Parts: sequence; structure tokens; C-alpha cells
Amino acid sequence: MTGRSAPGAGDGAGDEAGEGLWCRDLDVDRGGVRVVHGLDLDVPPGQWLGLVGPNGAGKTTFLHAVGGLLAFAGHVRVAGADPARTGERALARLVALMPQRPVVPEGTSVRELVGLGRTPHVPRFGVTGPHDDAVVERCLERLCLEHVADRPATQLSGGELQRVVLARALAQEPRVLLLDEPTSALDIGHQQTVLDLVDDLRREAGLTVLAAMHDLTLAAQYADRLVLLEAGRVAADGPPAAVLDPVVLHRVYGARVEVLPAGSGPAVVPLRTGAGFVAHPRPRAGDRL
Ligand SMILES: Nc1ncnc2c1ncn2[C@@H]1O[C@H](COP(=O)(O)OP(=O)(O)OP(=O)(O)O)[C@@H](O)[C@H]1O
Repeated sequence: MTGRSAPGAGDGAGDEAGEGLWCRDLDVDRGGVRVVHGLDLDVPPGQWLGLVGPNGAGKTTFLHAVGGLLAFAGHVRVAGADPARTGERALARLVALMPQRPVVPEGTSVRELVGLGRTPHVPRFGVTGPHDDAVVERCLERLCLEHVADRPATQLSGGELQRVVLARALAQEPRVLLLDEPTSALDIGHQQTVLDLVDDLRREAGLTVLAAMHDLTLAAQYADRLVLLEAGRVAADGPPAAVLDPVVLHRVYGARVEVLPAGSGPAVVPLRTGAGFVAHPRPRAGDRL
């Protein structure tokens, strides 16, 4: 399975397709089984798209295809590049993926691991320069990791490691940031610190963000738009308040929830059995109550 080029679009990095994400008829298989089915998506530059959906819906598979780690069929442009036809280093200068399950080489310090994010910017057979070192130090600082910078990354807590892996992705200085469950191991304070930081970078540098998240309340607070995936297809796509419908969530996740209006976006509150959940549609404007 290989990606095909979009009609009329050039090959390689940085062409006219823009700095967001565009895909048409995207199919991705895992282990011989189709997991993402004919996905069409337009994500304008600078948008934060929250990717939500149940376990196994295809969120990671989609992010890995867009990030050039998995073969696909269909047309994709990410930061102007076709991931199927762009070299690894060129793509890594445009797109960074923060994986759900990072691989940490034994004996690598936190600073060295973050420094790996500079690899695509360093000439082949070259060495890092003062600018690279400054980027790494800034990323360590912004993710409050200076105090662990010289420790082996394998000795960190799950939440500390998650911040290191984000720091490595940010050190790549990408145009599009793919985040796969970026806050799953973080306490509530660090969840906010990390997501606020990504949001600041988006505003400062026009970064496009695609973030797969299970915490629907958090996803709604930061994303401009949510795409709800169900078995590799889009079940809902729109502003968080429109996508987070208790009836839709019940159908797609089998979950009983209440969705409450909150200051910075809808809050999704789970209801335990017997708490009075009724799966009926929300009233719409014009409905007779
Ligand atoms: N390496 C693999 N080989 C075979 N099947 C795979 C592989 N990786 C993932 N799958 C399958 O592909 C489907 C989609 O998985 P994926 O990891 O993309 O889902 P997800 O939405 O990210 O799930 P989660 O929320 O649990 O992380 C699942 O059915 C999964 O079992």
C-alpha cells in the first residue's frame, strides 16, 4: 500500500497545498485489515483539531499515516508535503509526532533525548550548533524539565517522560504537530501547562495541531474542532459543543454522560448506572417542548 499524489500537487516538501492537513480517500490497513476507511479531511493552518473516538477507532493509525510512519492509499498533504513521497528528514522538519508509546534508548539523558528533535535540522555528518542547543534548552525550560535534564530518561516517571517526548517533538520546530494522547499520564496541573504551551505555540507560530485525546472535556477546551472517529470513519465533525452530544456519545462509546456548559467549553460528566441517563436527542431550536 502506498500513498498516491494529489492531482496537480508537486512532490516533496513545502508545495502549494498549504501548511495544514488535507486528505482525500485515505485508507490505512493494519495487519491486513482496513482500519481507516476513505477519510476526507481539511485542517486549515493554525487550527487545533481534536481527534476523539473509542479504543481501536483508528486515531493512532491515522496520525501515523499522516506522519509518514505507515503506508496508506489515497491523497495526503501535510504542511504541503506528501508523506509517502517525502524523505524522512525533510518530513521531520515539517511534521512532528508525539507517540503514545515512546521508545527510549537505554542510557540516553533527557537533554540528549530532546536533542534528537534537532536531528532533521542538522546537516548529514554535521554536528549541532548553538542555535540547536538553544532550542533544546528552551524546550526543556518550557516543559519545566531543567531539573531532570541530565538524568537518564528511562528513570523518569510516566508523566515526566511524556513531557520529555513532547519537548523532543517541539524541538523539531514543526509546522504540524501530531499528538497521540499527549496528557494521558499527566496530573491536572501539568495537563494544563502542556496544553497551554501547545496553544501558545499555535498562536505565536501558526502551528497546526492534531491531537488524539480520550479526555473529552479537555479536548473540547483546547480544540477549535473535534472529529469523532468510529471504526475508522468520521461519525461527527464540528465545533466541540456540536460533536459532544450525549446521544452520539452513547451510540459511539456506549457511555452514559451528561454534557454541561462550562466556562471554556462543554464539560463531559460520566453518569454511573442508575444516575438517570436517558438516551434521547437534545432539543433543537424550534422544537416544541
Ligand atoms: N500493529 C498492528 N497490527 C495489527 N493491528 C493493529 C496494529 N496496530 C493497531 N492495530 C489495530 O488497528 C485498529 C486501530 O488501532 P489504533 O491504535 O489506530 O486505534 P486508536 O483509536 O488509536 O485506539 P486507542 O484509543 O486504544 O489508542 C485496532 O483494531 C487495533 O487493534
